Amino acid sequence: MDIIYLQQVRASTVLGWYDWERVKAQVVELDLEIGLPSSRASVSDHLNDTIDYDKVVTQIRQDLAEKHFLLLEALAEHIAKIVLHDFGAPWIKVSVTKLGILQDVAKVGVTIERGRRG
Ligand SMILES: Nc1nc2c(c(=O)[nH]1)N=C([C@H](O)[C@@H](O)CO)CN2
Repeated sequence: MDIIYLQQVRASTVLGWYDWERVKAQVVELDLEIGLPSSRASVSDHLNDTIDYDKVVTQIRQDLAEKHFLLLEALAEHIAKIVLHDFGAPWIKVSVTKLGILQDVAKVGVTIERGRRG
């Protein structure tokens, strides 16, 4: 399976289990591995034959700006659904990272995989 990867994508969303966290949006970091439905683009050299990663990032950023989540797990699930359903990816691995939320911990996050890796 061919894979598109996106690393350290910054996006803003309202996120957190505690009320004080949800007062305003916070920046999260996203790492995505997106399975492609086919390897056609590597032969055709045409953007229509693959998933446009530019559009993926734009849609995720727009979507997260309008939503709120309690847990990183729910945020990761939401991102996976967007990419699987709206972009037709057969498989995705999503990591969502909070930056500097815990004392003396630089990053904390979750990784999920959804769909079937061919
Ligand atoms: N497994 C998780 N544990 C925790 C989460 C989470 O999203 N997933 N979130 C929190 C709080 O929101 C934390 O970021 C601030 O105390 C705690 N544990």
